[in-house]
Amino acid sequence: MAKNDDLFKNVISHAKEYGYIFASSEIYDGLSAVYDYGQNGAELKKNIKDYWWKSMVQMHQNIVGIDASILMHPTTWKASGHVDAFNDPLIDNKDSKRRYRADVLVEDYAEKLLQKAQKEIDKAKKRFGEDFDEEQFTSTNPRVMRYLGQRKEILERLGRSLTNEDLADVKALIEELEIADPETGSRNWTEVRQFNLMFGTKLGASAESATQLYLRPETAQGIFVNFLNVQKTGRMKIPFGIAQIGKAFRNEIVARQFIFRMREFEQMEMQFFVRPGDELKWYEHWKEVRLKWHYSLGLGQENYRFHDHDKLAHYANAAADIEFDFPFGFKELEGVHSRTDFDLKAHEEHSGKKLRFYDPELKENYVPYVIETSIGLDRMFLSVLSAALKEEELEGGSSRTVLKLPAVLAPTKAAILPLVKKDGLPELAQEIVDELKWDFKVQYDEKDAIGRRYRRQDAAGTPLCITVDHDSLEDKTVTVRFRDSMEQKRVKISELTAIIRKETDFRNWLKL
Ligand SMILES: Nc1ncnc2c1ncn2[C@@H]1O[C@H](COP(=O)(O)OP(=O)(O)OP(=O)(O)O)[C@@H](O)[C@H]1O
Repeated sequence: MAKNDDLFKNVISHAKEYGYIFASSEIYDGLSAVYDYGQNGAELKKNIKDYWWKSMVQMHQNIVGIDASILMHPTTWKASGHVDAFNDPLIDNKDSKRRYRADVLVEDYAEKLLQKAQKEIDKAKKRFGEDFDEEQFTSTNPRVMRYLGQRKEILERLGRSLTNEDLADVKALIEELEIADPETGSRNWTEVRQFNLMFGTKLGASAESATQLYLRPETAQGIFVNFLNVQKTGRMKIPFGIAQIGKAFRNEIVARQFIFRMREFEQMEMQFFVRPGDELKWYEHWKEVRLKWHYSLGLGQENYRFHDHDKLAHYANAAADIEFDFPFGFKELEGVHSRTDFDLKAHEEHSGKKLRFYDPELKENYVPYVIETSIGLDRMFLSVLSAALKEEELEGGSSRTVLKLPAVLAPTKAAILPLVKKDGLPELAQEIVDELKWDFKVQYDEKDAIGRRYRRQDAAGTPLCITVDHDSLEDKTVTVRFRDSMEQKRVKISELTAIIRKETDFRNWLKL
């Protein structure tokens, strides 16, 4: 880790304090890399799911959604390659007894070289000011060239060793680069070996007759095995997509980054079926659409970047990650993959069933090619939470903690606050709640002074506070306070629905 340890710690403790995320089975000291979502977390998660589902399914006539089961016929995972190849290379440190992903140790080393190069570039930028030509500097400065060249060489060699399953060479690379245990500095490593990430379980009553099953490690295969069911019953014509949100399970080797890497997590995936030969055009299309989707939430475009893969998975002919600037640096948030016809072909072979599409324009049967967009719901949650959490200095020397969640995702859209707990104000506030609750998740709060209630709602991420005072009884107006600007406005009670809708409606957020 490094970049911003304090921010990360704050995110984790804030998530707990405000009912977003708890360690799973915490009273028994938790379960490593498994988490529960609390009362606000469950709402935020549901809203992220809705935002994705509406953007992908509701807004596209040619994309439909399904909900496949977690347990699948075991041959699915043979066909997909997961039984044979869903492995991570692991390495143990003999002194510290800590376990690491060998490829990640090497990648982290390479990342440091990139940071060193960037530092040189930044220094020169400062020195030369406006005249600075970054491209020219990068391609001529000996130090920068050395760092970048070494990085490239290392990553290429790692890619080759992993593709050839040459684990001895991965170990050799770790030794040559003198990579030490990041926690303890020890270089006393075991050999590198493969570890399958799927969780196994059994179907059936008796041990002898039981069938070995797996908890699905990705939701994608539930879509592929249903390709024909959906295509035929939905009379879908290529190009079309099938979307799904659901749990996936991976027995991750290193799982120390809160909800970034979990053993039980959720994915939001869409598989888009296209004509063979058209796949790279659609790949570019979906890269762009998905990046725009992230931008639409207004968390800062500088927080996102593409990372094109040089090292491709066995099923892909192009792949890119959308990376997000997490508190521990830029990391994968979403993958966009051109999966070719690998999956459907493999399922044809293993099931003996044809998974083809008759294209009436081409008058031809073919196995479609597939573009996948795959995002981790929990990672998305972490990106939103970490970009939204702010500590703000206020006039007069005080400060506030505010969770600037995009209003469309906020768990509670408005808090209704009677100024005092008497004179009929609570009753009027409750009337307002009873009207608004048909359309929005709202919360009634009468405890503590009004300033403290505002702070509490700021920290919980509620975009609007509605205060009911004595004038409200007379003229049916209330004060609306906006979380981000702290601006206050007097409005009619009858206008509240329209005001909340303007701030929080999907229509006002998604930009296509
Ligand atoms: N263990 C996990 N915990 C939470 N989210 C995950 C996990 N593994 C994958 N995801 C999410 O699912 C998405 C698609 O899965 P994919 O198989 O492409 O990930 P991956 O490339 O294996 O991820 P990583 O390289 O970080 O392990 C990822 O972009 C990520 O957001």
